[in-house]
Amino acid sequence: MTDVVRLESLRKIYEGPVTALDGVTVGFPAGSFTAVMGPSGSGKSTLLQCAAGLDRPTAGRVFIDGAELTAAGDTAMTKFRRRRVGFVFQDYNLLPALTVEQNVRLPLRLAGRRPDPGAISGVLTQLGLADRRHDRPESLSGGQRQRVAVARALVAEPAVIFADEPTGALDLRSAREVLTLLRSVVDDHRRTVVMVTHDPVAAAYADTVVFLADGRLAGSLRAPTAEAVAGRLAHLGDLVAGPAGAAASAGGAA
Ligand SMILES: Nc1ncnc2c1ncn2[C@@H]1O[C@H](COP(=O)(O)OP(=O)(O)OP(=O)(O)O)[C@@H](O)[C@H]1O
Repeated sequence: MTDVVRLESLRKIYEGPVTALDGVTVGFPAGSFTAVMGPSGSGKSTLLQCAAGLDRPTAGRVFIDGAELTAAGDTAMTKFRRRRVGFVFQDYNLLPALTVEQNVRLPLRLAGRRPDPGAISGVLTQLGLADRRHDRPESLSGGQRQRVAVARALVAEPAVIFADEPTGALDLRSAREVLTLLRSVVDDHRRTVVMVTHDPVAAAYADTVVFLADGRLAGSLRAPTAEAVAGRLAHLGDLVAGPAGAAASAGGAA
């Protein structure tokens, strides 16, 4: 299977210095749902930020849809991101002054694309938001706000959607709804989703879990169950010591 996102020998060193990513090589196959897990400080958010072009790695390369994101200058990187990448954040990142529909339309406007009203209506209807389209985010529940964020990520038809703790601020029921929605983004909309999460139950919605420890890959788990994920997390310290941490593919084929 083709990798939509490919990270090669990714390193990120922050001032301090702090080595947040220490040579990560991993691919995320087209049409897959991958969860990225690991202890606090293991580099999950850094990986997502570098993979998405929100931050630059210190060394290594990022490819999205076969194009090297890391080779682009800042302006080209922003353009690239707007065309090819969708985001869902823990705190929704919706603009409070805009309606639901205007929020969903925003990525297309920023990318200079003429929004297709039919496509926007279609996504809003599919996500159960049609009757809220003229409301502002403040009048919505957390689960509904996250659905708006997923609609916004989908509407530009990105190559990949990155989600950083998308259920972190939600109650159990809303979290389940949002995870089911991300699952259907992959199964029904044929998109690729990469999600950082702390929650083994959330990770069990993914096809594969990739584990990070101390900025290195510490193995992966296919067809994860919450119990298996929790078990692996508990033993991450042992796993990272071996050469297995050097490279992996979320699809199993490096
Ligand atoms: N802007 C920054 N400047 C300096 N150090 C940073 C910066 N951002 C992250 N770090 C450090 O890099 C390491 C990895 O951080 P990162 O946020 O990627 O981990 P994480 O696995 O997402 O953690 P958490 O689960 O707590 O969100 C940590 O040691 C963190 O303190």
